[in-house]
Amino acid sequence: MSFQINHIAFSYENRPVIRDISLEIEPGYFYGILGPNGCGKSTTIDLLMGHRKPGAGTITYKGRDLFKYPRRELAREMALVPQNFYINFPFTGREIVVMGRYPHMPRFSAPSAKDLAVADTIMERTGTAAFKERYMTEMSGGERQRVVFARALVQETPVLMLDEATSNLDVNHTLKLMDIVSEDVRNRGRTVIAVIQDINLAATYCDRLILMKDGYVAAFGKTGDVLNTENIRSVFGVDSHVWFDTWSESKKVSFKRNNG
Ligand SMILES: Nc1ncnc2c1ncn2[C@@H]1O[C@H](COP(=O)(O)OP(=O)(O)OP(=O)(O)O)[C@@H](O)[C@H]1O
Repeated sequence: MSFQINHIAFSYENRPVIRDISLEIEPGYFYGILGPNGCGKSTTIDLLMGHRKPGAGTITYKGRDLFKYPRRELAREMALVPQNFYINFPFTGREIVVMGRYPHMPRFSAPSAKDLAVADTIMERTGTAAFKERYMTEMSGGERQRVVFARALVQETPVLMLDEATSNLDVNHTLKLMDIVSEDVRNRGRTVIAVIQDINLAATYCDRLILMKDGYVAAFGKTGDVLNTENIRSVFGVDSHVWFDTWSESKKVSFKRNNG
């Protein structure tokens, strides 16, 4: 088991945001978290990353209390592509990507030849090599997001968490990065937990879906089982048509305008 989440709850000051969530996350699957704005998706990711501590309940990772892991050890286990990444210091793309190797480097030492080689390989693989010498402050939003994605990949962690990590990307770059990630799930047993707003993108890549609403898990299971008109209506409050598309070999969801 990767994560065992047992009746967790979390509040920002007095406002409950995560009410009661229990889940088991198995290694080697691509999990998608879907749900309306403000339902607690990013907070759940923060809790799983150990960035915030639940007010009630427990989270264990690989059988051990998540909060007993030293930070550096945890950084070798899980990487995050955050929803927002602000930086005003003029680091180059390569410097940012190499930062992903810090958890593997002895303290206060420079990156080794291996660290630089891993960074360069992943920059090639993710199509970000063109940004090696470019300052982050001089990149477009999508270019920055791709570099931050590459930084998380060079961390070479068993678990990768994506918080709307392709929200600024065009369809080509979205598919390229999602293909890389899902290849790692298939071939290297990586576990991916991704907050995704685009239901069809989630349907294309995720093995399992966690549908959240108001701080609860409304539905959890195999994508093919969870993705249906009833669940989409109950979580998002909209009508949809859901079918299996043989071309993409995945379920698809379509919506129609309500004022026509
Ligand atoms: N640092 C914070 N302090 C106080 N309240 C917060 C904080 N971060 C988030 N919240 C609130 O907690 C709730 C859940 O936020 P969260 O970011 O987890 O939602 P989300 O499902 O990821 O939303 P979105 O789809 O809009 O990104 C929201 O109502 C939000 O306003």
